Amino acid sequence: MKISIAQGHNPPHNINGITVIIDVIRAFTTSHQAFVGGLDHILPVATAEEAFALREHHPQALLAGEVQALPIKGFDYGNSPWEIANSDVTNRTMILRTTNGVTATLRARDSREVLVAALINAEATARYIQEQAPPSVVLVASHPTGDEDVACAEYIRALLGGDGITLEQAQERTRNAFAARKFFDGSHPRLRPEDIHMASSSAGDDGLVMKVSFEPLPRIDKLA
Ligand SMILES: O=C(O)[C@H](CS(=O)(=O)O)OP(=O)(O)O
Ligand SMILES: [Mg+2]
Repeated sequence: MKISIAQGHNPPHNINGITVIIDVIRAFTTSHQAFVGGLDHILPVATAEEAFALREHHPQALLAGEVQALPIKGFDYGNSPWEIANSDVTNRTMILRTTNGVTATLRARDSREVLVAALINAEATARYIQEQAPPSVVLVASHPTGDEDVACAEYIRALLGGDGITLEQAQERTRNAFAARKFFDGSHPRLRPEDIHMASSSAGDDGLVMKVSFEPLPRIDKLA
C-alpha cells in the first residue's frame, strides 16, 4: 500500500485508491459529532448561497458552517462540534459549508473511494483502510498551511504501518496549531476552547468511518 500525504484544497488524482480528506479544526470533528448525535447525512456545499438554495429542496435540513471561522448569518450552527454536541440532530440532514475540509472534499472526485476524517475517528478510518487494502492511500491535510491536519495525516500513516507520530503528539500539535489560537483569545463568543478540546480528542474504537459519495449530489454518510 503506497501512502502519501498532500496538503491544501486540491487533492491529487488517486483513481484506484482511497483518498482521505482530513480536517481536524473543525469540519470533520463537527461532522463526526453530528453522526454520534444521530444525524442522518451531510450535504457539503461550497458557499453559503448554495446552502440556502439547497435548503429550498430540503426544508428540514440544518445549516452549519463558517466563513473565516465565524458563524454564517441565517445558519443554525457554526462549524462547532460543541454546538452540535449540545443540540438534537437526530435523523436530520445537515448542509455544511466550511473553508478547508468541505472545499477539498468537493474536489476529490478522482478517487476510487473518498473518506473524511479528523483525530476523533483516525483509528476507525485507518482500520477501514486496512480492511479495504487499496493499492494507494492519499491523506489530504486540507488546511493549506496549518499543522493540525498534517499531524493527523502523519498519525494515520503510522497506524497504517508507515512513518508517523503518536496520538499524543498529534493532539499536542493540534492544541498548538495556529488555527487553534483564536479559540482561546476571546476573539469571538462562538469560538470556544471546547471546540479545540473536542478536535484534539480521539474516539478510539468507537470512532465512525465517514464516506463521501458524489451522485446525484455530494454527501457524507457514516458507514454502518
Ligand atoms: O471553522 C474552522 O475552524 C476552519 C476555519 S480556520 O481554519 O479555523 O480558520 O474551517 P475548516 O474548513 O473546518 O478548516
Ligand atoms: Mg480545519
